[in-house]
Amino acid sequence: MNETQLSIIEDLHTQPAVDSIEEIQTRKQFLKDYLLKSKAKGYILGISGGQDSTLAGKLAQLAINELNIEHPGASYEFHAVRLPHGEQKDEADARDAVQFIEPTRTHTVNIKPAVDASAKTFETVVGEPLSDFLKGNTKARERMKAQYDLGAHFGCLVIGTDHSAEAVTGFYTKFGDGACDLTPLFGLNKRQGKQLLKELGAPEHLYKKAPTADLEDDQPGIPDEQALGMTYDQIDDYLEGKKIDTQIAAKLEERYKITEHKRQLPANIYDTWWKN
Ligand SMILES: Nc1ncnc2c1ncn2[C@@H]1O[C@H](COP(=O)(O)OP(=O)(O)OC[C@H]2O[C@@H]([n+]3cccc(C(=O)O)c3)[C@H](O)[C@@H]2O)[C@@H](O)[C@H]1O
Ligand SMILES: Nc1ncnc2c1ncn2[C@@H]1O[C@H](COP(=O)(O)OP(=O)(O)OP(=O)(O)O)[C@@H](O)[C@H]1O
Ligand SMILES: [Mg+2]
Repeated sequence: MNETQLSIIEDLHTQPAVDSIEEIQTRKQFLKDYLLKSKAKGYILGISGGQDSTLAGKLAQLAINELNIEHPGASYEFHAVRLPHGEQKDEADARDAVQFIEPTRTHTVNIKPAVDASAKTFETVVGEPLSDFLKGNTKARERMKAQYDLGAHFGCLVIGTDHSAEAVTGFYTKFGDGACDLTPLFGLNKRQGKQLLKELGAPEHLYKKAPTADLEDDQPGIPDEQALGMTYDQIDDYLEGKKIDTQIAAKLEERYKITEHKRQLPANIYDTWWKN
């Protein structure tokens, strides 16, 4: 393993193998401890029907259930938010995920009117349409806004689904799905997330489906692996310290480097990370 791989693994806290029961316990405990310390009333998270939000949502609901048993009279809540952009192609998966999580409460917010309004304003101001790619990031930021509005109203903290196989590529929208109050999945890679979902008894189709950001109107449901030009198996292997194809490793390390600004707080005059 070269120095770069070693330092990325250290930064992202990935392990070559994890024990599912132990990981579930540790992450659930983190969610419980953090909530008690924060004095918030619960958690909120967008549930897409994909792997990451199914896992983070289930862990959050389990943490909430335990807190309510351990603190008689308390009524902590987990709010699941369905956030379709108009009609969601994998709507059935989103419903299955909510059913599996059994959230305290569920809300549905169609983000399309707000996204359309932003795109229209952009076009009026700039005189050119917002590109489909940038509109995709607007969708992610609109989802973030909806979660923060609901979260603040109900006194709940916003959960993020960032994990190490996503953090390493910076494949998320800055201040969109990247914006949150805590990240209970951090340290896991994609296959370890699947491992935990299996242990939790999630429906197989929710963690065996191809991961997708599903942000672009022109390419609905485009698999992350296609957009990234590398597979999650390759990313996971790299994060587990294994040797992967040299060109893919170089591409991954380049992505890591250019997306460092997403993993840091905004730079100030005392910071030096941006000079590397
Ligand atoms: N060096 C630097 N220092 C500080 N800030 C820097 C910067 N370079 C760019 N920036 C800022 O970052 C912005 C670009 O970052 P960002 O807005 O995130 O945009 P960007 O990284 O270009 O796009 C987001 C990517 O993440 C993917 N995504 C998004 C959401 C969810 C998922 C998923 O898997 O579910 C995937 C999406 O498909 C797309 O490929 C720039 O416009 C600029 O403001
Ligand atoms: N249609 C949606 N409805 C609700 N939340 C969404 C939607 N799309 C994205 N999100 C939120 O944005 C987060 C980032 O999306 P991402 O695609 O990385 O995760 P995922 O859909 O849960 O899992 P996967 O990687 O398997 O697609 C999700 O975890 C979820 O919280
Ligand atoms: Mg997804």
